[in-house]
Amino acid sequence: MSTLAQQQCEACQAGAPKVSDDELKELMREIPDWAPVARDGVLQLERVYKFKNFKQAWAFGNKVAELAEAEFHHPGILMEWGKVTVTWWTHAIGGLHRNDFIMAAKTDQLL
Ligand SMILES: C[C@H](O)[C@H](O)[C@H]1CNC2=NC(N)=NC(=O)C2=N1
Repeated sequence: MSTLAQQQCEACQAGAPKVSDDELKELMREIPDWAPVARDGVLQLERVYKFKNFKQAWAFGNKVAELAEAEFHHPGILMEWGKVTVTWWTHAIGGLHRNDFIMAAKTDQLL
């Protein structure tokens, strides 16, 4: 079985299944530095990456943006001095799809 980071996102549209509670637990084991957070009832994956300054944070944020465009699956990216907060969820289903875990794992590989 390939790791999450080696997998590709599948085309996802409204009506696609959200991950179940059991799948969530299983998938979270592969991305231990991420946390599931609920915002306005929408479950998301979030990680804060720390950097020495804004320039390094900015460069990482840009890499995440390029990854998102390449996979056509887009996160929230908050760039601050020394920090980048990345948040993955699937807008079309208002929650977490397997794609979000794949993208979180791919994000970690950008470091
Ligand atoms: C039209 C729609 O926005 C696109 O199909 C894509 C773009 N990127 C996306 N990114 C995320 N995270 N969720 C989506 O549902 C999504 N949809």
